[in-house]
Amino acid sequence: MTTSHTSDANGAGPADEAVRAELSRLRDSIDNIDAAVVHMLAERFKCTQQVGHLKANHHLPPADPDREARQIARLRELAESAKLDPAFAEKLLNFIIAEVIRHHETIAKSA
Ligand SMILES: O=C(O)C(=O)C[C@]1(C(=O)O)C=C[C@@H](O)C=C1
Repeated sequence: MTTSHTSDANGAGPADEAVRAELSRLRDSIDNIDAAVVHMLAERFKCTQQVGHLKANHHLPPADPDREARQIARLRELAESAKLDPAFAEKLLNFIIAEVIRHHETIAKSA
C-alpha cells in the first residue's frame, strides 16, 4: 500500500528518513571509535613487542601474573567509573594479554 504522505518510492516515509540519518550518524561515530581502538591497539602491541625482546634478552618469563593482577584490578576500577561492565573490561584485557604472551613466547623461541 502506498500513501503519499507517509511513503516515498522505497516505501520509506519522513520518519524512516530521520531514522536512517540518525543511524548513519551513529555509525560514522562507531567507525571513528573502531579506528581509534585499532590504532591504540597497534601502539600497545608496538610497546609489548619491545617488552618481549627485553624479556627474551634477559631470560625473563613471558608472563607476569602479579603485573596482570594489578592491571586487572586497575582496569576494573576504571571500567566501573566509566560505567562499563568490569567483567567485560577484564575479559578484554585477558584476551589482549593472552595474545601478547603468545608473541613473547615466539620471540623467546627465536632468540
Ligand atoms: O608487562 C609485562 O611484563 C608484559 O609482558 C606486558 C603484559 C601486557 O600485555 O600488559 C603481557 C604479559 C604479562 O603477563 C603482563 C603484561
